[in-house]
Amino acid sequence: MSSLVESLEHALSPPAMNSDLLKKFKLGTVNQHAGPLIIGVAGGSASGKTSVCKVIEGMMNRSATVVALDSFYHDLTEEQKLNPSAVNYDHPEMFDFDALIEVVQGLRRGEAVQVPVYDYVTSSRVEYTTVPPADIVLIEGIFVLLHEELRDLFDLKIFVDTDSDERLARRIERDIAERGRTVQSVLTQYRQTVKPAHDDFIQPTMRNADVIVPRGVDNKSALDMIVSYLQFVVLQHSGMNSPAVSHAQLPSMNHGYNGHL
Ligand SMILES: Nc1ncnc2c1ncn2[C@@H]1O[C@H](COP(=O)(O)OP(=O)(O)O)[C@@H](O)[C@H]1O
Ligand SMILES: Nc1ccn([C@@H]2O[C@H](COP(=O)(O)O)[C@@H](O)[C@H]2O)c(=O)n1
Repeated sequence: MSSLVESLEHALSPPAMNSDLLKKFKLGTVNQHAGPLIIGVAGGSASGKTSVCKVIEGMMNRSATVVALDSFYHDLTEEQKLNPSAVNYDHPEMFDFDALIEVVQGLRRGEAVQVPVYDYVTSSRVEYTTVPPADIVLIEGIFVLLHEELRDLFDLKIFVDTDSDERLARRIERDIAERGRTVQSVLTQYRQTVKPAHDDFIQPTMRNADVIVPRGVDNKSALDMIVSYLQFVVLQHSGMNSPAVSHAQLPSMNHGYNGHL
């Protein structure tokens, strides 16, 4: 135990892991409630939140599931429907946080939940899907560390920190390939709403994070440490080990992830 704490303390340079989390980790009090571990993953648009969640999901030796804040966009008003490309999708009021909180609480009780499926091309909810309960629940989205009631449900808060020029480049490629946009529409939206929202709302939530992951999935060491940490907390939580579990009992750091999605 102490060797893991020491290696985390030394390996994660400040402010990568905050001292509150390290304290809870040492005391074995990270997850005090029954049910799965709930993890919030925030970061700017196209920072790599979804990719980080998928890698963590794939590396865990427990069941894991990912729920996106984007699934909880409110329906557009009749007026907004007349010109969907002019809508500001980067404002917290665009999301139904109450519905997301209900879903998180359901998963925390170990229940299957109904989650909307969002279509970025039509900017609308197209259907619902059933998400089964899991040991690890990852909630990802640009504002998941902004909303206090939601944030308080998280056992671990992660912020994916990727340079804005890289995020813009990825967003151009992704939104043209997957979201029915043009270069011009992506650039206009970025200047008018995406960048201001990032500066005003998203970047400041980095201070609410327990762990900051620079460069997303390219940061293999950070993902290895997070997964080892989660395996440890799940073991502790499931009563398979006392808080004094030794480093030797920890799952291996080699989870077969080779740095590629
Ligand atoms: N490390 C990376 N290097 C290159 N492309 C990446 C990397 N991480 C994510 N991407 C790509 O960038 C886009 C946005 O990534 P995604 O994980 O969906 O970000 P977010 O969920 O933060 O919007 C996707 O097309 C994804 O394949
Ligand atoms: N109809 C919509 C809905 C959302 N967006 C943009 O998506 C971004 C959030 O998703 P990420 O995967 O990038 O985190 C957000 O910045 C919105 O601008 C959109 O363009 N159209």
